[in-house]
Amino acid sequence: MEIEVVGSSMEGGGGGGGDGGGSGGGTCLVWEDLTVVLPNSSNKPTRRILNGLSGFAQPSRIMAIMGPSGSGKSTLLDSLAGRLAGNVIMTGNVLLNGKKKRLDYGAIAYVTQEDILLGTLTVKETITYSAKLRLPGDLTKSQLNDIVEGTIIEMGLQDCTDKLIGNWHLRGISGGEKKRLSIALEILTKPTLLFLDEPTSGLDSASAFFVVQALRSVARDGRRTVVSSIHQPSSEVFALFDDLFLLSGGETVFFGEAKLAIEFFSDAGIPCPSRRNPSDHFLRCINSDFDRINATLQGSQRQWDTKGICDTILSCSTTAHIKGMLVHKFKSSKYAADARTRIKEISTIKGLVVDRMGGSKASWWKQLTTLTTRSFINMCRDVGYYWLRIGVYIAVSLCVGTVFYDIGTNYHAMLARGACGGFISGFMIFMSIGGFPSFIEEMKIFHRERLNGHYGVGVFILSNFISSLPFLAFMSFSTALITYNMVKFHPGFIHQLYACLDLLLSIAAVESCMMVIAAVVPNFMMGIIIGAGFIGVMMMTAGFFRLLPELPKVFWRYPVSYINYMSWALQGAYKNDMIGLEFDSEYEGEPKLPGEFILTTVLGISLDHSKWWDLAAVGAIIISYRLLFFVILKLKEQAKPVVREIYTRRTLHHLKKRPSFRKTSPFPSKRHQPAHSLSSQEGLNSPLH
Ligand SMILES: Nc1ncnc2c1ncn2[C@@H]1O[C@H](COP(=O)(O)OP(=O)(O)OP(=O)(O)O)[C@@H](O)[C@H]1O
Repeated sequence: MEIEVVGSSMEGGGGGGGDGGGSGGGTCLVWEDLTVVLPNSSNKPTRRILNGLSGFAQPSRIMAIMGPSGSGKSTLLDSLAGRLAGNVIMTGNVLLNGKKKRLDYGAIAYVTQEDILLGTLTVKETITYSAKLRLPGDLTKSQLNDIVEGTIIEMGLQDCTDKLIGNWHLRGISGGEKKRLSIALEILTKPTLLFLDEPTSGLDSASAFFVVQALRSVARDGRRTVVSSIHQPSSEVFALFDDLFLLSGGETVFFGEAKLAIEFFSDAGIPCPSRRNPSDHFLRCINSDFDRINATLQGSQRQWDTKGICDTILSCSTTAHIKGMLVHKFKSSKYAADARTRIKEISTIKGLVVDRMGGSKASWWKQLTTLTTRSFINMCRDVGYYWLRIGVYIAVSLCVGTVFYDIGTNYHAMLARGACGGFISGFMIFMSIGGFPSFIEEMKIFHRERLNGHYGVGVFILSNFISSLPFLAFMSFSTALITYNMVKFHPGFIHQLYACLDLLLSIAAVESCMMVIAAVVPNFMMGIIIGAGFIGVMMMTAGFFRLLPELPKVFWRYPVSYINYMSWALQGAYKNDMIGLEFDSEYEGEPKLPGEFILTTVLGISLDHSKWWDLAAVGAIIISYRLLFFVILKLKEQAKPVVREIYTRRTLHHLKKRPSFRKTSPFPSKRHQPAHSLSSQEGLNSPLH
């Protein structure tokens, strides 16, 4: 068995173009003996999610991958697009125009089931930014506009061009429009191969028809190869598909021209009733869930009495039996033979070239400016990203200002100043966690666009930093100026500026830290919990709750307090306020206490270095976090294919030792197995010890 592990080398956003080449400008996709296995620990059965599937997709045609829920539609699509999850292994070949090709970042246009879009942008803005990110930079404004307008018309989005997409607080476009927009974004660069995962899910029949009709036009007009999984299409929608790959339990029930499926079912003795939707009929025949439901209904005596009425194979046999029979019949059918011949032809065509099909042709600078603008507009329009926090920051600053108003320099003011500084550095910075959900939304967009090769990791990180800077500056400067002037900390412009910069860098450090957390945790709930825990630890070791020299030396003092941005920020803030001031002694008549003395004796702060070094340390920590974020994202991309390859080889080596690990292809080769072997019959959940 040949192993093809898809998804590998990274070339940030570069690459090529729309023509694809081959087959007169189109792309032929072939998959042979595709098997996807979910290996389990040795004492549990191994699951074959897909079992030796073979097929092909051709230019100007649209193929439906159909089957009951859990039959493996998405898995097949992901296998073809090189997007399989890390815990499964895939064997078999995926060929593009007769050549094995790694479908890495940017190689494939893939529309996922979930519409991942920036809700704060309008339809036209979304398409325009996407066009600027990916189309060549030398296009004139009017050329770019023509492409955008053309895509809007192609996907029938004229009516909602200037409507916002919508999010939690903005009413937006409909589900069907969102889906068409997601497709529009992928066809902008005219990819020759387009994958879609259930593009009609959640849509009414009219919207579903519109979407599939648009896809059909995309395939026809641009000689594009369109492969789409679909759940249960209406008869009108079903009629729009040229080819059909019918799956059940990970096995091929039918593959060929969609209209021939009716003939196949008829030949197999289960003809589709004349007034019935063919796709409903096919799915009724192969959906084993009906067996379970019937058994339950019979058990609870809620089923109508059908004893004696056994006039069709459907009413007399179990679905599992019918499915097994269809799988078996298909293997020896003329449809399978035709498919084998065609696969052979396509696989041996010589001289076809396949370029990268997705990716970006825009320059790095163009990508940076476009992403920065888009991100800035999103931050401006998303109330939850910064505005809400800015409001809360100002309100809390006023509270701090009134509680610690005109704090003075008497003996008790020393500790109050320390407490006030500690609160500002601690609580105010802690509130930065509030922007995490919005950032996670932006990360989702990044992942989608990155997988489709729109731009690189570095551009994303830099653009996010630049676009957030004005908000961070506004937030920290307003907070610092309000508290500074109400509390009346150390007077002077430089002191005020330092306080503003200190808070700005501290908040930027927390944001950068949250980015790192977002890169490693799978969802925002976990991110917030982990982030809150992390910031809590940073607060604890910042030198306010426990003085720095008193922290346990091993671990907490060295290294934690040294890599803690809050400890440097707090030291800087205390120095900024106290150095140069004099405080009253506890008893009248005693000499005044210099701020330096209080810093070293009461607050445990060393005066070995200036406050500016403290600020520089926070800056260095921010840069380290951003670099770490970059490294994690890059590592995840680079290491994944390597880990997958090693995992696949090791697991296969292990599985091959198991006597019952058999492979059964619907297009039997020399290694053909009997159709009713254990694995072929039981399909998806077949135990393969
Ligand atoms: N990475 C994975 N880990 C564990 N199980 C998986 C994985 N991928 C797929 N499966 C399982 O394989 C089966 C097929 O999943 P898949 O998502 O391909 O089905 P589907 O036909 O697309 O279903 P639906 O129509 O409900 O989306 C399911 O039982 C699913 O739980």
